[in-house]
Amino acid sequence: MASLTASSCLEDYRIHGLPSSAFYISDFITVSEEQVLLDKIEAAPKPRWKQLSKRRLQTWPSDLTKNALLDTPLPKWLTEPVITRLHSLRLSPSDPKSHIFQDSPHNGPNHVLINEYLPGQGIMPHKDGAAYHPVVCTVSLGSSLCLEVFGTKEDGTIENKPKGKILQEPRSLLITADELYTGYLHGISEVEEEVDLGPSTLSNWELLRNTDDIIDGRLKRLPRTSLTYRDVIKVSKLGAKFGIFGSR
Ligand SMILES: O=C(O)CCC(=O)C(=O)O
Ligand SMILES: [Fe+2]
Repeated sequence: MASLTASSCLEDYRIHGLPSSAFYISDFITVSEEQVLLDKIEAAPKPRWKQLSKRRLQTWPSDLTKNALLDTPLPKWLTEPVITRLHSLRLSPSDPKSHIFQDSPHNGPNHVLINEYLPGQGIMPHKDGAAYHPVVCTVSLGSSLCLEVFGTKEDGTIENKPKGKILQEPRSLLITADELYTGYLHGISEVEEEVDLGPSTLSNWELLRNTDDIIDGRLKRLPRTSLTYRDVIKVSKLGAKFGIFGSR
């Protein structure tokens, strides 16, 4: 059981066998909600896209400046239904008010990165850093791909072999938090096809919606878009601090 029900709590979706904490919900949004999000992303004005060599991205409501966010609300299409649903997802079965952002400075995400990966594109292993509260909620659209988690060696370099591999299906939610956020790196390899997928290699195998399309451990990639929701710790009111109205 990996879809969302009224009585479910986050603990039902924990990915075991990874450093704490990771949760995976395969059916977090519906097919029509996925389509609305894809349409909104597509309809964004061209300059919204930043083209990188290995992917393109949109940043909402805006880029960070010196690790701070200008105090601007997210558009409604990014808050509904995702943030409302994140807030309704209880952390503990006994506390109906508990939720994954309960200890974050703004009690919810205020920033969304939208990344689009074509087959063969990815993102190098990295940490998301100290600008954000250590909770990331990733909603996936379009197609499946794997996020790999890496530890570091004694000398500070990245381990060659991933600690774990999470397959993110379209319409799924992946939450990474705590030590997994602060102490480990994550990345997406630049491949056209996922290989070696199975119960022993995928940390979230038991939580997947559908494994029928995985043939001989292989799954071809199609274009995949992700929305990563985070709470930027430092928020600045518009004004002199950034000199956007000219220096005085
Ligand atoms: O697309 C993803 O699932 C991961 C994106 C990511 O790691 C990031 O934007 O920092
Ligand atoms: Fe990241």
